[in-house]
Amino acid sequence: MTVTALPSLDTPIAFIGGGNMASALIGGLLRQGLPAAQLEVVEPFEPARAALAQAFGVTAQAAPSPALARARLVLWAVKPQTFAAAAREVRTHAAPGALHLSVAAGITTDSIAHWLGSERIVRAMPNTPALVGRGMTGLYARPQVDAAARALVEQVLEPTGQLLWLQDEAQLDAVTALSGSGPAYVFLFLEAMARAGTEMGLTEAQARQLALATFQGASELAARSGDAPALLRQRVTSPGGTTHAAISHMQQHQVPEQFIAAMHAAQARAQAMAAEFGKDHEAIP
Ligand SMILES: NC(=O)C1=CN([C@@H]2O[C@H](COP(=O)(O)OP(=O)(O)OC[C@H]3O[C@@H](n4cnc5c(N)ncnc54)[C@H](O)[C@@H]3O)[C@@H](O)[C@H]2O)C=CC1
Ligand SMILES: O=C(O)[C@@H]1CCC=N1
Repeated sequence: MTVTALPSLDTPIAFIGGGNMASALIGGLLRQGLPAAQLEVVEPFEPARAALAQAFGVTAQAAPSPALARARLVLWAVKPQTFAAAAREVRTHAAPGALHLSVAAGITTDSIAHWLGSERIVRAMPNTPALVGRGMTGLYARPQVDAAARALVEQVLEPTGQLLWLQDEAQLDAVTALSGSGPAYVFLFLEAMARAGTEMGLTEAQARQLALATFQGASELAARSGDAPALLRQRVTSPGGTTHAAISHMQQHQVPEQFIAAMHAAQARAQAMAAEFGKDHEAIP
């Protein structure tokens, strides 16, 4: 969906977990003009707290404190396997009317509602290009989340890139497999292309530049052109030429089929994590 320009953000926000994804989101918020003093970050791992202080001048706390109660939005950026324990620590400190926004893969809003005793929950699946404002985030809101709360979520996530609201929570597992994990697939291709380049006589710097520029250029062409990727691919592929040799090799070795199977494995893992780390596995007594 298209997000319209919003006024500058001045809302107390708490982050539970201050690792990779929290850093990507905090960077976006500060760029948008949120004063660092409006952020509360709970992060038990000292090196992660030091990294936040160094990167953003943000002072994180080792454990939740009563200061969390001033947050209108509590953003959950812990690993799926630590969500239940973190919820147990945090829930007595958060304001009863706070909006909860989770980015944890595979943790359902049913589990979060059970652990927190709140229905004001939005689940998001961002990706790491959020760090440079080019992220892609899928979003799902519990029915009890009103339009004002959704607007707050959009305001917080808009500086990180594009947003897509979903009506069906189960689709978030597909989003996880596609755009959530997707940057890792692109990096794997970049590694392979650059390695092949050096094997064929280029320097590492040359191969890296060529691979990166090719990804950026091809992505931009696909985004701007109205043509389907299959047609764009055909235009590169001269009969009997070099691209034909490469694509034929990939097809003979079922690279497209294997790639699709790999994404199904990612979706299946997200679904399995819901059972493995969700409320039926670990309930708050
Ligand atoms: N890294 C990625 O590309 C993406 C990650 N996610 C999700 O974001 C979440 C966080 O992932 P990352 O940032 O990559 O992991 P991370 O390991 O970098 O960050 C998690 C942080 O939570 C902290 N933590 C552990 N227990 C805690 C507690 N009780 N209270 C507060 N903080 C606690 C850890 O010390 C750690 O720094 C995960 O649930 C993941 O599924 C979602 C989309 C993309
Ligand atoms: O690998 C993971 O589980 C997380 C979710 C999407 C990207 N990283």
